[in-house]
Amino acid sequence: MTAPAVERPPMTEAGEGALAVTTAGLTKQFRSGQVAVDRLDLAVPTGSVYGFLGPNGSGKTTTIRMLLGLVRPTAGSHRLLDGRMPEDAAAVLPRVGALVEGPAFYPHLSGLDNLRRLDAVDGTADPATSAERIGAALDRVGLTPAGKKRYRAYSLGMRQRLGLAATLLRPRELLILDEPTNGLDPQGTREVRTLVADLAASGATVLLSTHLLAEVEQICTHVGVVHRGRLVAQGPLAELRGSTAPRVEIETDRPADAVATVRRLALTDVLADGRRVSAALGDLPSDRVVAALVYDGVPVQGFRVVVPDLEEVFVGLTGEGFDVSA
Ligand SMILES: Nc1ncnc2c1ncn2[C@@H]1O[C@H](COP(=O)(O)OP(=O)(O)OP(=O)(O)O)[C@@H](O)[C@H]1O
Repeated sequence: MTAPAVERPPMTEAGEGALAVTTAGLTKQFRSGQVAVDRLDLAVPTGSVYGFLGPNGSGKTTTIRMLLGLVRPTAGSHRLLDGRMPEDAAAVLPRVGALVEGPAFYPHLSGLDNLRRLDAVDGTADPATSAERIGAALDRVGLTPAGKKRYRAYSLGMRQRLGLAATLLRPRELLILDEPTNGLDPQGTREVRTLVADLAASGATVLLSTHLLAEVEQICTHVGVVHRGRLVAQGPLAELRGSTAPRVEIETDRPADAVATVRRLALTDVLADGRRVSAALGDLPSDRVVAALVYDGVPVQGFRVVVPDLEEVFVGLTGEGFDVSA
């Protein structure tokens, strides 16, 4: 997939701490009474690739549809780029590319002709530059060789890439993508992930929803974890990884004495459960803990150092497993 330099759109809000998307108390209660999105406070930093991660049914699509003004929130407010929504939608939305349940493409038309049609009906697009922009968008997603093929002959990955090409008919500062790799085979998934990384590298902020932790780990700089409509964690991925600090687990028939020893060593987050005592190791080498237990005469039947992975952290936050397939 080629990624020619694309004119970088001017950033209207730049610098440290700038946010491309913010929501405050964003809520959607459907007529059925179901609260699909519950007082969501998102903060998507400008320039980030933000993974909006949650199991199926957790409210991701509803949130994205509210962000784009396709669903009316029950409560709360949100901003895209430098504008308030929906008040500033006319000024802001042309700078936002969105992929939500795929645009309606005509199966009997080629990819190229589908893009021509979409560009022609966009009243804000300049017809004089149409051919050039369509060519660049197709090239950007690696579909130039298949541009003249009919849409119905496209693989799922090609269809998704054409959807992305449609969002790239003009420079975008922000891309909002709902499960962009859903239903794709491994090759299509790789293609779309590479493209997302390319787009981010050229300066766009990307907000993408996914139920795949591996996707977040591969391409995102930030993550927001949503569970039953509520945001349970948000921040730079590196920071969340920081919460995967190693712990010691000690098995002993004198747990109270083991607790006293690890406290003496100033270990934190000490937990005792029956014969099992665990604590965050911090920077202390684990052999110091072993030596201290021996010194204190604590009988040790089992000792191990455990490093939880990101999935365990998220399962701890949501009480639910994530689909970890890549
Ligand atoms: N129009 C609607 N009317 C009533 N309930 C709805 C409507 N749309 C979505 N819901 C419900 O709201 C909840 C959140 O759905 P949503 O599609 O936003 O979740 P999601 O995280 O995107 O899940 P998925 O990945 O499966 O699409 C679900 O329980 C869903 O059944």
